[in-house]
Amino acid sequence: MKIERQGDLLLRGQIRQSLSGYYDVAIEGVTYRTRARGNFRKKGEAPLVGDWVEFKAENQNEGYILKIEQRKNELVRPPVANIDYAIVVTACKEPKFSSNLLDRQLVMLEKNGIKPLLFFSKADLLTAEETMRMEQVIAAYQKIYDCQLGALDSDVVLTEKVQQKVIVVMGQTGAGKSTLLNNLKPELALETGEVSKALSRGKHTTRKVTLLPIKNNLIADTPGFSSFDLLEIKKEELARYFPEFQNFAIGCKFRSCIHLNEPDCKVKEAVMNGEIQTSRYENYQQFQEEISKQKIKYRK
Ligand SMILES: Nc1nc2c(ncn2[C@@H]2O[C@H](COP(=O)(O)OP(=O)(O)OP(=O)(O)O)[C@@H](O)[C@H]2O)c(=O)[nH]1
Ligand SMILES: [Zn+2]
Repeated sequence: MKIERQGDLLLRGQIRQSLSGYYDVAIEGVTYRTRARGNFRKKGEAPLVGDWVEFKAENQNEGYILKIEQRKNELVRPPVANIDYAIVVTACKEPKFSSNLLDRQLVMLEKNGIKPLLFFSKADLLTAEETMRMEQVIAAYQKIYDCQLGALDSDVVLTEKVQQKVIVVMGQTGAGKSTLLNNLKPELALETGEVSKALSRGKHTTRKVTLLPIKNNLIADTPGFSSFDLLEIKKEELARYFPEFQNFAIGCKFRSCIHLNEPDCKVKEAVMNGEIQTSRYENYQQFQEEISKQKIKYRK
C-alpha cells in the first residue's frame, strides 16, 4: 500500500524477516530490504518481525523504516509482534506434563490477546494407562481450547478459521517445538534435541527470525518459551484469563468477586460440581497467591 505524506511517497507493509539489522518488508508479494533509522534506537525501540511499518524505498534493496505502527502485542521469546495464535507445545511426558506450566503460558497468552492452540506431543511414549489419563486431561482442555495430540512425525491441523494469521510456536524446553516446525516445513531442518543444539550453540551469532508462509498462514520459524510475569497482572484481573470461569463469574454474589473466599461464589460452585477442572482452579489459586506475595515484596 502506498501512502502520501508531506509530499513523500511512503510504503506500508509487514516485516516478514529480520536479520542483522535488516528488515524484509513484504507488500503484496514484493519484498523490500530495509533498515531502521537511528531515531528508533535512541527511543529504545526496535522493529520486530510481524510489525506493520511505513518506509521509504528508492528500490527493493535500500529502504528505511520511518514508523512502526502500534502493536497489538509482542513477545520476547520468540521476538515477534502482532501475533494472532500461539501453538503451545506441551510434552505428555519427558519433560513431565505440568498443568501449572501450561496454565501459566495460557494466562500469559490470554493477557496478550493471543489465541492458544494446544499441541500435546510425545503421545508415542505413553503406556496404555498413561494414554488414558492424558486423554482425560486433553478432553478437559478441549472444552476451553483447540487441542491436538501428536507423536514424532505429527503435523498441526489448522482449522478453516485460522487463515492469514501470524502464528508462533512456544513451549517448555524439550517439548518438541523444533520437531513440530520441521514437520510443518521440512526445509527448515531445525536442530532438535538438547545435545545437538548445545554443540552448535554459539555458531549462530546472527539471530534471524522469519515468518514463513505455511498453510495459508505466517508461522514464525523461531520457537520460544515465554513464561508470564505475574507482576504485570492484578489480582482482580487474573480470572479474566481463565475463559471457562466467565459464564459462572457473572452469577457471583459480589461483582468484585475474585473467587477465593467470597460467599456465594459461582466459580467455586462450578469447581465443586466438576464443571470447572479442579487443576485449573488450583493453579488459579496458586497464581493469586504468587501475585499477592510479589506485591508485598515489591512494595517494600
Ligand atoms: N518420542 C518422541 N520424541 C519427540 C517428539 N517430539 C520431539 N521429540 C524429541 O524430543 C527431543 C526434544 O525435541 P525438540 O523438538 O528439540 O524440542 P524443543 O521444544 O524444540 O526444545 P528446545 O529447543 O530445547 O526448547 C528431541 O530429541 C526430539 O526428537 C515426539 O512426539 N515423540
Ligand atoms: Zn466468584
